[in-house]
Amino acid sequence: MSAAPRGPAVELANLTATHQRHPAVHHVTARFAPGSLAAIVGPNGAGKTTLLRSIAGLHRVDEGRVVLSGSRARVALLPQQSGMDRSFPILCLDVVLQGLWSRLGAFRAAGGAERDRAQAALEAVGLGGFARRPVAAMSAGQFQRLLFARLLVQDADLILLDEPFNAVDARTAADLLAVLRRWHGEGRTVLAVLHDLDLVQREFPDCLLLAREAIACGPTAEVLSAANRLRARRMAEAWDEAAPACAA
Ligand SMILES: Nc1ncnc2c1ncn2[C@@H]1O[C@H](COP(=O)(O)OP(=O)(O)OP(=O)(O)O)[C@@H](O)[C@H]1O
Repeated sequence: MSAAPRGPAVELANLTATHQRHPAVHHVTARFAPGSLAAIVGPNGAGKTTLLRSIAGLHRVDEGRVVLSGSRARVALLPQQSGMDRSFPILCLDVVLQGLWSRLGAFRAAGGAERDRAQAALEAVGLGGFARRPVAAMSAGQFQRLLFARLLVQDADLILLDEPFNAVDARTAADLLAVLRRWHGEGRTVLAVLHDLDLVQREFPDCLLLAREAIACGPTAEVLSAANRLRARRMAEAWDEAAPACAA
């Protein structure tokens, strides 16, 4: 990393988050240093999305805390594509402009400067000619590029990505990975939920292995040891949907 970190440290202190009182994330304690490029990995149902949404402040924390050093840190979240409605009649440029909403406020329309910025973000992700195109006419990979353009204009210090390379081809994945590397080079803190462990080992210096509880957090090579992976798998296999609600 070249720049001094501008992203916050992210501390998870004994964090528990539930769905209908069943713990999806259970007493997790972990820390990501300022400017980290870190992956959050674990089996299906391990609590990764719930954890990411808790860090973003979008899912209620039942116990423990999420602490971001630098209380004014701007946070941006790339949600999982599968959870998004793409049939809404909206143009690509307007989706990118949504990223400026917190600066514009609810009642101020985007001006020329904001539109130029949104257009530049579209160009940065290879969608320069798409500004007036309806979102419904985009492929999954193009839509993911569009969501990255919206993240770009948000200019966040902490960037949270939920399966950013899902359903995209190798070229799109490589282009979007280059954006992540750029954010990391700018000293932002980047946390990404991922399933591709080869990619994680190649590109992400730090890692949290989750199986509802934190199995390990730290340098990727250590976290993804065979013993830790086996433990995560066993804990996932032992998952009991009928287990009693968390008393925490
Ligand atoms: N809206 C919901 N209502 C009830 N339970 C939920 C809800 N969302 C998730 N869960 C449960 O919480 C647990 C963790 O889910 P979560 O989506 O956080 O896991 P994940 O690690 O992101 O999974 P995946 O890798 O499959 O995307 C799972 O057991 C899931 O069934």
